Amino acid sequence: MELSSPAKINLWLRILGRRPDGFHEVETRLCKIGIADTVSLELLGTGNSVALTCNVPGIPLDESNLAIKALRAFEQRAGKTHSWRIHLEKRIPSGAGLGGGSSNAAAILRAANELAGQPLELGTLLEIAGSIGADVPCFLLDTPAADGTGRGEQVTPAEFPWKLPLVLIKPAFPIPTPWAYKQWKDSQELPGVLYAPQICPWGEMVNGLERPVFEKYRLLAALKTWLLEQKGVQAALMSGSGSTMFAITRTGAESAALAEAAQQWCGETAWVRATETLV
Ligand SMILES: C[C@](O)(CO)[C@H](O)COP(=O)(O)OP(=O)(O)OC[C@H]1O[C@@H](n2ccc(N)nc2=O)[C@H](O)[C@@H]1O
Ligand SMILES: Nc1ncnc2c1ncn2[C@@H]1O[C@H](COP(=O)(O)OP(=O)(O)OP(=O)(O)O)[C@@H](O)[C@H]1O
Repeated sequence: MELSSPAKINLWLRILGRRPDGFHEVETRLCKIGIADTVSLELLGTGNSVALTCNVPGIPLDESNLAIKALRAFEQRAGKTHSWRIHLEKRIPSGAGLGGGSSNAAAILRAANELAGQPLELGTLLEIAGSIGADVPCFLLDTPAADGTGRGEQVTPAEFPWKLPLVLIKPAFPIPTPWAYKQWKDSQELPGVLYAPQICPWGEMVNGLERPVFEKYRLLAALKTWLLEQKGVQAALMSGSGSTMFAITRTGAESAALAEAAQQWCGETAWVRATETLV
């Protein structure tokens, strides 16, 4: 079975405070976008082996891969083990704040449940997804956008009729999510950088993790400032814990032109794509 595994951006990520369990209480809107991996899952038969292949280097192929974690968690709940083959055709960069690994995990949960004859209902799949990571459950909903609370794993479908032209820019460095959250409490805003919510027809765009991340990665702060000065840009924000910055333009032509200018500004080592939110 082959499934598309889309990336996400966070149109807002408000951090409300640290919880006793060490996670942070958040309010976030996650929107799927037109950049996706392809996840293939094949049921091989009896046994409990998982053969994982991937088209790009640098992605773990052992039990730490979120796709394998999802398969193990599914089988534990469904009460049966099999041998499987997984292939990940990656297009979503890692450490990007785009939820690539989380999206792959959700695709595996969907496919495994299908191939095993749908032993688990959506509520149970959502529970398993939440135990794998805060970003996993949103990809199990069929809506293009979802609102997350709690750790971000309590998701509800969100009305999102906008097909927004986007430019994604990921500099060559990744940012580990745990580090970004750990730095949040004691971090300070940089002078002259916009952190305040950007009021848009689709909501107030803001990301509480910009404060810790920009303190260390000044390039991202400069990139946000530069994006906000470009023609046609309606808003610019970091996605998730970064390192991807995204800008929303008014038209597809503006996002294509901005992608070219951004590649020039950041240099060849940056990953730059023009795409749009899914409707
Ligand atoms: C930054 C976002 O990606 C925005 O969508 C999410 O909040 C994080 O989602 P994720 O990458 O799936 O994160 P998880 O794998 O659940 O957690 C990774 C680590 O980030 C920190 N973490 C994550 C979510 C949260 N609400 N508070 C946290 O403090 C914890 O140290 C956790 O161990
Ligand atoms: N299937 C996978 N695809 C990509 N990375 C994976 C996968 N499984 C495990 N990983 C590891 O998990 C790390 C985080 O995964 P990924 O980068 O896809 O999440 P992310 O883009 O940081 O998402 P977010 O920051 O929004 O939570 C990667 O750096 C990689 O080492």
